[in-house]
Amino acid sequence: MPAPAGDPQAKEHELAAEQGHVDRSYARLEHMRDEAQALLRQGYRQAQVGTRAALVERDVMVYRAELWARSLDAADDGLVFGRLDQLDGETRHIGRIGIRDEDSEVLVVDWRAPAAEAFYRATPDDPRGVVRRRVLHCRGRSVVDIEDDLLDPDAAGDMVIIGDGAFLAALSRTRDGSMHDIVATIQREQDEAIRAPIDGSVLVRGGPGTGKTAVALHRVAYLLFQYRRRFGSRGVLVVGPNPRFTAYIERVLPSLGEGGAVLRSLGDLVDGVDAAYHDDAAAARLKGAAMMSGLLRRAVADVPAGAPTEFAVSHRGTRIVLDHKALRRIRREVLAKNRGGPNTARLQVARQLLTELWGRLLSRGAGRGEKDAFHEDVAARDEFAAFLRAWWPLQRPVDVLAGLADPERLRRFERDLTPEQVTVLAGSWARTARTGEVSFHDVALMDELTGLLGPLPRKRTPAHGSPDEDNPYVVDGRDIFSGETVGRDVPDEITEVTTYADRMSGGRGARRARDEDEDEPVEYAHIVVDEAQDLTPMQWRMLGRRGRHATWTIVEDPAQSAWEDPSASAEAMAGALRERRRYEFELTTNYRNPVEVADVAARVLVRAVPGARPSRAVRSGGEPPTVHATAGERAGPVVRKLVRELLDAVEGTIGVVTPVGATEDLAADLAGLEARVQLMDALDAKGLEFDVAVIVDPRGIVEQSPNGMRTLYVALTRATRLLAVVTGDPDWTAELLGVEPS
Ligand SMILES: Nc1ncnc2c1ncn2[C@@H]1O[C@H](COP(=O)(O)OP(=O)(O)OP(=O)(O)O)[C@@H](O)[C@H]1O
Repeated sequence: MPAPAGDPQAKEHELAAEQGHVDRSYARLEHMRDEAQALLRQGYRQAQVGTRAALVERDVMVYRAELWARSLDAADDGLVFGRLDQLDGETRHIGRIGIRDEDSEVLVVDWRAPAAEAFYRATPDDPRGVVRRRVLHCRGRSVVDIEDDLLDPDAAGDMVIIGDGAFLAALSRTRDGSMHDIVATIQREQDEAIRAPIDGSVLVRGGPGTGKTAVALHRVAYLLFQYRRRFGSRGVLVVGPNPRFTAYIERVLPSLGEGGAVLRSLGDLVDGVDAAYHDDAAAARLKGAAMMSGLLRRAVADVPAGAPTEFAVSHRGTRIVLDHKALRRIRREVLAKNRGGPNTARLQVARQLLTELWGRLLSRGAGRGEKDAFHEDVAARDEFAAFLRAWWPLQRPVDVLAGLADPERLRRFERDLTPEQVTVLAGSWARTARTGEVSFHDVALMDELTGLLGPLPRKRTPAHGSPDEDNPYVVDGRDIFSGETVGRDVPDEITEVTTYADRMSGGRGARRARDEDEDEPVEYAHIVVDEAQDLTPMQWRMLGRRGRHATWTIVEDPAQSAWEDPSASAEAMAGALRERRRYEFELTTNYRNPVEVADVAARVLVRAVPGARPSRAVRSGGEPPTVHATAGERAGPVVRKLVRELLDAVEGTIGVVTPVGATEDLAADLAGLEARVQLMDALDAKGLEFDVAVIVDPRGIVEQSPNGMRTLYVALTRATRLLAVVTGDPDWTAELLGVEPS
């Protein structure tokens, strides 16, 4: 029979034994650290040899040593967190990294290794040879508590069982505004998704708080551990909905010893493009739609806004005119032959124009036999240069968007747009034309346009006496007529190395060799998409360009989607993922919300998505949600008073969530309160969690868009402890939530 739980002496004894093992493991960790530092020093010494090969070798060595040193540092916190006692009498300790003693005996098994799998998968129904599973709670390097699960009572003999076998202690931790790793308490259904095969894409679905984000991040750590050669060098990209979310999750991978993955939000995925503002729902819907790719393609192929419609030259008294029809034809012909986009076609354009002019001269009976002289003469004229610049300007993506502020052009490029839609889009891009600012949803369009337009000529250092960079005849450093190089490239010198390590610390991770084209999007070996239900078709296309050979991990909750037409996004997702095999997983347990909060959210869920099934909440001990009426007042003072009371009553974070666009109304009311109070709108609350969530104006959230009920559902599912609602419409709120005003 197992020894009874709660025997203090037995517990002391077990704690002491575990402490002994943990101490030995830390001693070995220190030893490994010394080794990593020695390797680093050796790597740097390599540089003194001075040859290119030695520098490259040093680069690789330093990179590896740094990676190793960092993962050892990350492992320091909670190095050992578990133990398995097996049927065969063997014991195994599980921890953040693998550790061996001086005789190469295993002290700690890395949590990602196959030998650790049973720690996450064993259950009383399927004990997998495990008799007792133990979770160690450490503070610093001291073991402070133990929680045991008895999985195979028949085999337990006189084994001591400590604690309630619960992992809920981990859940009741106070929130500090960042996500934490869950290595010690990953649950079986989560583990199955984390360790899913790599020969395809993994799709994880589940309700709020079921651990989708946690699973996605732990999968990254797992992949980088098991398949470092495949994923380590070519990079892993993790994409989240907004910068706030990215900041929230950015601690998890480093805490797992993985600093190499790149974390980006959808708004800053494209280098050099920063979204300055959010579109309203109508503009967002249009800019995200798949039809936008055709519209942009046609815009790029068309005459740029404001371009001249004819070109005339005189040659020895004969005037030749290319009218708009001829110019259109020339444009079509150049584009039909061109592969790299209009920005790469200036040379052909100039040649084609000159050929056309010469042909017309001939047909007028003039200019026989002087073709080269004619070309040189015309090409040297300022009017020709000015025409070329105006009619075939080198365009940046933002120039094309600004050109779409013209409703007439918009209608031409997409005939299916309604007059209202034209007004919405033209109005939005008028802002771009005026200020140069682009929106969150413009980012995917800018990325699409970069591919369509082709690269702008690279900046070159002008050689002495060469024409300046603005010279339209100098394209890509070459005179388009003579073919001569007129600038000089940045010399191909040996650059100071540690590029791998630099790239790693700069968070870029992915491959882009020096010689590769910098206008091409960086490609990744694995892409993780969180909150994937919110991606538009255009955003999927943007990601698809970064993962043409990638495998994917996609996590989503369709019930939290902000879009009305999920089928278009599903189609775009299929396009990005290509024909790869898919492994699908469903997570069913809600680890975030106490039952009381989950019940209220479930009432909204059935309205938002009829027939949807809520996940099972496992946390108890929450308090019933409260509803606070504003009674005709502005919400601000009511929210401030409530938040001040909450600050006194609860530890941890307080998230105040408003309808989109309404945060400014409350900013002044919440000014000066502690930093653990965070104010955001319902869209920015995606993926985050707080000890207390204060939802302001639920009706406003619902009425803001056709999918407002889902947005409210998202907002209501952020709390790990307490939910409070501030409303100007208490009857409506009470009826919806089933909670009477306080
Ligand atoms: N196995 C686990 N052990 C301990 N905590 C867990 C476990 N799984 C999830 N959690 C915790 O539950 C909370 C919710 O997890 P997470 O944010 O990953 O959920 P989600 O499914 O992504 O939610 P949402 O859809 O709202 O973004 C987090 O605090 C996470 O640490």
